[in-house]
Amino acid sequence: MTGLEQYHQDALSKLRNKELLIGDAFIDGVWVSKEKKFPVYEPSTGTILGNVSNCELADFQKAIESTESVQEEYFLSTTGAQRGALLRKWNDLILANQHDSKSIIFAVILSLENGKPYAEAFGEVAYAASFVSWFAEEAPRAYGHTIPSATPNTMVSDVREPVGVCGIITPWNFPAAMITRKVAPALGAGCTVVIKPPSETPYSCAILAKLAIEAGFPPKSVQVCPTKDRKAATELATNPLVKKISFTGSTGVGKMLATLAAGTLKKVGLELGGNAPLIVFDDADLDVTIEGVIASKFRCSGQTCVCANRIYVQRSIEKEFTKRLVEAVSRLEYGRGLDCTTTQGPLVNQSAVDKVATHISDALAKGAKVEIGGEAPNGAGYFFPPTVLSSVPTDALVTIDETFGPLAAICTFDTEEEVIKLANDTEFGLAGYLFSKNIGRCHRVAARMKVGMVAVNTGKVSATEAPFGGVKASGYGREGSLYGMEEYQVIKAITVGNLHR
Ligand SMILES: NC(=O)c1ccc[n+]([C@@H]2O[C@H](COP(=O)([O-])OP(=O)(O)OC[C@H]3O[C@@H](n4cnc5c(N)ncnc54)[C@H](O)[C@@H]3O)[C@@H](O)[C@H]2O)c1
Ligand SMILES: O=CCCC(=O)O
Repeated sequence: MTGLEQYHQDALSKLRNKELLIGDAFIDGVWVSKEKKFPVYEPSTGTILGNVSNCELADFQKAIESTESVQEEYFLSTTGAQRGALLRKWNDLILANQHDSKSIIFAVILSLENGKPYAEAFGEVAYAASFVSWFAEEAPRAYGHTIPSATPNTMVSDVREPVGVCGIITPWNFPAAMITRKVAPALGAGCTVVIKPPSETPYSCAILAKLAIEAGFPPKSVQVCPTKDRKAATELATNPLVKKISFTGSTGVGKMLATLAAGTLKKVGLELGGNAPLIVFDDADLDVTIEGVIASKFRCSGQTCVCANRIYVQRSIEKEFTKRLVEAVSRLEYGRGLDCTTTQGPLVNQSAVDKVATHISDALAKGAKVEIGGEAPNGAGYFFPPTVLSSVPTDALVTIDETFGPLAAICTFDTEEEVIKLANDTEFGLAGYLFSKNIGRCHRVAARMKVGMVAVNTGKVSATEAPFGGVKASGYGREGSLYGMEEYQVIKAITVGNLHR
């Protein structure tokens, strides 16, 4: 057995509950093993982790019809409090399977299929559960209003109802949390769902579905259709029984799905690509800043839509900032997700590695300098070392296009006005970061950044309670937070007249 095979064996043997590595679809309340399967690769080794059922158009249609057949009954037969209690049970089951004293289950599978370091995978399972727990609390609080009527003897009120069947399409970078951030509010509101999980990381989705059914949700309320057949998946955007489509992924696919969804006027929620600016002013606390840059830039090896993509540093502190960032980056260790020293996992596939290399060579050709990292190693797995480039010109490809990899590109600026223009000079508007000790400047610049989320003096912008979403080509709709459930609801106004006759 080669070293890689041994590693693979050891990881799989850690899966005490092998039942959680499920390669089936979940349609019409039963697990279905399709004859046609697609391979799922482990990014740490490039080897096949397993083969998963490849759903076709008829499977999507069956899943949609099946979940539609139970949606109204599910909503009418439960109160918000009861749906909240089901979510609470689901949350508890997710956390119970995150880790136990003998072995580690959900987080190991997540790390294997995505490649992220075990600590990050463990954290993601908790992050995924936090949305379930949050919406367990929100479900009983779907308040409406009573509205003073302008007509005598009349009462007006509004109530919130579920939009209906929801199509859910998510990406591979957060195989669990992107699903619960959508499915928990949908189920809490009284909707039912058909999920098309990412084909790179379908196993976490299957675990979540299994645990949701174990928690007591009606078996047909959650359906899972893994597929490599993108055309079949677009059924979620065109089928008239689907009333809402919620998508997280690239801007191009999001636009295409929104266009298709317009045919049946579905509600649409889009969490799309980013190109986050991170601004460091000369009065910033550099310890806080470096910690923030590492957290923002290198989370999930740079593969999050909110990762800092362009780092703008005020000219007078560029040298000191670069020195300190290089020191911090030199302490990161890239390697296989389940190796205990790893802080940076592999990228998702070879084309992700190639994209980082392209951004580096473009920046170098335009005058940038490699401070650390810079070249992909040979060997198995899709690795790229954490890299810092300095003197990156503001027209380099990396400032225009989201790298989605571990490349910190440092550009310099002189004035506040100049950097606000640079930060906003992008079609995207998801997250933005700024570091400064001047409170007036923090508020002033935050107000002018054209993004959906601003982080000030921290690299952490994502939290269950904070509205997550973008503006411009980064999409629309908000997830998590007090707004997340209304994305899955419609408002019905009820007017009762002639009260005194
Ligand atoms: N805003 C956010 O919350 C957020 C979160 C994560 C990722 N992203 C963005 O996602 C991108 C990276 O993820 P990706 O490469 O998986 O994106 P992607 O758009 O290729 O894929 C996302 C999902 O859509 C599916 N898909 C792809 N083409 C489809 C089609 N024609 N019809 C139906 N489904 C289709 C994929 O299988 C996957 O499940 C980045 O741009 C990143 O910024 C955004
Ligand atoms: O990739 C983007 C979403 C991850 C997050 O919630 O921060």
